[in-house]
Amino acid sequence: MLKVYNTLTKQKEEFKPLKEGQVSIYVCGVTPYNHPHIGNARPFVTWDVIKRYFTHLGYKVKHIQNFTDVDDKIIRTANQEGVNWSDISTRYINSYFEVMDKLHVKHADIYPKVSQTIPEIIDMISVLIDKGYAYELNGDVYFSVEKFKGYGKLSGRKLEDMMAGARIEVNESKHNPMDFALWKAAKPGEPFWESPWGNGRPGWHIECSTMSLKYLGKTFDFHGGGSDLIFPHHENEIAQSQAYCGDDHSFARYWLHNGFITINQEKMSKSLGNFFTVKEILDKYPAEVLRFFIVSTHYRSPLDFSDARLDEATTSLNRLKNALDNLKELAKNTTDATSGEELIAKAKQCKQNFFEAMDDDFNTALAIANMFDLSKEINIYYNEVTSGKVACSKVAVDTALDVFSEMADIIGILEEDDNSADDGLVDNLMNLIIDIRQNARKNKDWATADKIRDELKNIGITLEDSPTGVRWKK
Ligand SMILES: Nc1ncnc2c1ncn2[C@@H]1O[C@H](COP(=O)(O)OP(=O)(O)OP(=O)(O)O)[C@@H](O)[C@H]1O
Ligand SMILES: [Zn+2]
Repeated sequence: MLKVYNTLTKQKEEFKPLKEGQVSIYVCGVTPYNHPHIGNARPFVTWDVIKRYFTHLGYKVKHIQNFTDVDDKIIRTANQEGVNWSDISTRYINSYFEVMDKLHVKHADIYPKVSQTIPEIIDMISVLIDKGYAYELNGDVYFSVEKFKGYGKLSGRKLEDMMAGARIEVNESKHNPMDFALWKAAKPGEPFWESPWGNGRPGWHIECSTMSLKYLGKTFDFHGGGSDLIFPHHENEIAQSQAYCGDDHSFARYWLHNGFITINQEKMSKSLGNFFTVKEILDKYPAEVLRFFIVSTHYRSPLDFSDARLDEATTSLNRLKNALDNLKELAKNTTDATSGEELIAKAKQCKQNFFEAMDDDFNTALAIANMFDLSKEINIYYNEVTSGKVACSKVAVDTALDVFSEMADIIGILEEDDNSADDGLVDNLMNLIIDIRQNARKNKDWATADKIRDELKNIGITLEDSPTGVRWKK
């Protein structure tokens, strides 16, 4: 039974899909005014694993993720650079895809943008005004939080407490200080669209209500994002969508929020300036290491970032890679021997534990622990076979390889690098180089042998002796 922690009910619940065999997901996407930092990457890597898991279980997944491509921060950046707002959003949307592709994050089905959803947003706001949930004020339109009786149910806040703590702006004539903008009248130099309330642009929250309704309907399964979005963004989305639909049960059924990536225990954020972009990190570490670092911790727990943690992730990932390499090597010379009973039993046990961990609110940390457990047994078997103690069993190797690869596929690690989509060219060249070096060694030409090893090391390739010959690793 798959259980998920629902922020709305503040407990783990059994997941029951709205439509059998299907899962619908809406994840709040980025505001593209800067290169994504590694905190921004966390929700998308998290949802990538969740999607992979559902797909693996046989569900048909529909995933919508927006781009807030019209926004104060984008407009400000555009003005600073003296370019159009859309140049900024296009540049950083491209940057988003570039780094998420490197992290092997599979694409959503649709990426709606605010600038392409204006008519639907205007329609939704009009209905909210007609129903008495929203009002116009000098070209702005506000949502009246007092009119929506469930306001605060996601974040667990009470409206009175929020009002007591609200900062009241000078000249503020909103009905309630907590009322939030659905539409903002155009200021000079800002992009705008025509509307019944004059020229302007949408507020932030309305886009997600409109887009989820457009692509997933009134009710769908999952809504996700970082936990900073619980209030006000997701609280406001609920108010808008349920007021619009007139139904308490409409909108997202399960709310999942990832914890923060922190630096020295403080949230990594653009506004605090304590961030590393994914690009910067990928200059120093392989993308797979960053992905592994993110998924090694359960998505709801905080995750403190440091170079030391990335170094640990590198070592751990290498252990898994090594086990997989060992298995692949064994797979080249199998027999119908019946050895490896322990390996088969371990593979089956680890698979069961892995799925139980994933069923428990996608506990990737525990799931991955089973990959390490299986690795140990793989290495034991590898040593037994290569030392000639037992003959290599095809059944044992195939079973372990299937289970190990299945787990790796769900977590999204140990995948072939993009540059290995070269029909084995790199492998063939490496075998040639290793051969030349072996010959040099045979001829006691140590200078050439060492030069080859050192130069390879300079480009990040290490050579390792194994009982069946020399192996290379990136
Ligand atoms: N440090 C973090 N750890 C985990 N998730 C984060 C972190 N910072 C932002 N997110 C999430 O990244 C996603 C993209 O957010 P967005 O592009 O709006 O970033 P942002 O909120 O502008 O970033 P910042 O908080 O740095 O200003 C959101 O789901 C947000 O909750
Ligand atoms: Zn949103």
